[in-house]
Amino acid sequence: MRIAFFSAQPYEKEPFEKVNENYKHEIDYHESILNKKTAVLAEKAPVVCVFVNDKVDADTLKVLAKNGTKLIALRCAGFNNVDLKAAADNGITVVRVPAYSPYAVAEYTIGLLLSLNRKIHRAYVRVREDDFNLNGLLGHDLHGKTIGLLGTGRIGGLVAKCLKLGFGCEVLAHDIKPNKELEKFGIQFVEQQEVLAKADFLCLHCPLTPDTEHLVDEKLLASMKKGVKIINTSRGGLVDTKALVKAIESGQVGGCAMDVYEGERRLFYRDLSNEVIKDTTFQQLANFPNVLVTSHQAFFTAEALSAIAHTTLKNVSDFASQNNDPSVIVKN
Ligand SMILES: NC(=O)c1ccc[n+]([C@@H]2O[C@H](COP(=O)([O-])OP(=O)(O)OC[C@H]3O[C@@H](n4cnc5c(N)ncnc54)[C@H](O)[C@@H]3O)[C@@H](O)[C@H]2O)c1
Repeated sequence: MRIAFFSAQPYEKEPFEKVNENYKHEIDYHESILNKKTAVLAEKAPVVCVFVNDKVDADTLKVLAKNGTKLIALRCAGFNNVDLKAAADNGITVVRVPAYSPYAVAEYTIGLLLSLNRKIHRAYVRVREDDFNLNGLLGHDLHGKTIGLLGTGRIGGLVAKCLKLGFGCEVLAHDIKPNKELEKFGIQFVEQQEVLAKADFLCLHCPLTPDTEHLVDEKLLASMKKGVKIINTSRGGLVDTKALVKAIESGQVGGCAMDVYEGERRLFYRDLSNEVIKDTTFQQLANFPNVLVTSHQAFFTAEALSAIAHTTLKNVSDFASQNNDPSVIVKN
């Protein structure tokens, strides 16, 4: 099938072309992000392939439907950027890659947590500048600390086991559908309030939905232990960034590591190093010494890219033969 592939990055072409040798789809790679203005690029493509920051809202879907698009193939797990009702109203099916490598994201989460705690990112910069002093780099043992997790699905479950079994942390988790298997490893499921009250570090692993948007707001932050550190590798919209900035200024939050940001669509995956970034909330956040921000890269391993290409192209072929596995179809 003909696929209009939006937000294409150079590192995606190779794995997709390799896997496509088996599927023989016709892929048109477009660097542009998908939105209502760029949707015309998909003209006559029955399939539109999108990533996390493409804007698949009602206006975009209307243009796509008019041009003959029948399938939105997300090459990611999250689908918060797609208006599912508008897709259904326009007769467009939506499929995704529910799991490609939870290890990629879980391992990256641990990396961010370790770096934030021991300030490895700051030490790296200092040594490059021949500054070998340790003032300001003091960390804490993770052993015995309490880690709070919101969401214990594929990724959160791996993070929980790693921190409990590998580092000897106390892990307190909350999930609307607790994964009781994790209790075998000593991970305790408690109410969200208890997680918040006791956590030294809070890791976010629940999806972004209307229920979880700005879950981490001023009130939630105020209910946490003073000096708590927050790690978010899920979706930026889970956190009210303005409230987080205030909480860092006041010392209520002792630092954060963010792989995602609610306004990332305007920033991430582009080289803006010669531009003045006009998002002052982001600038404020990223410039605090106790904050580490990366550009939505937790998924970014060779294994994950290959798995994403396999599932995405299989989803397209299965759609052509009306044979999609129900687990990949996203419904309202
Ligand atoms: N940074 C990245 O590169 C990257 C890559 C992949 C996935 N992600 C994000 O990670 C998230 C988690 O992925 P996953 O594969 O573990 O998903 P998953 O569906 O396996 O697990 C999500 C868990 O969150 C729980 N949950 C839902 N609402 C909740 C709430 N209000 N409070 C507590 N728990 C709640 C669900 O019951 C489920 O157990 C995805 O939604 C996606 O947004 C980020």
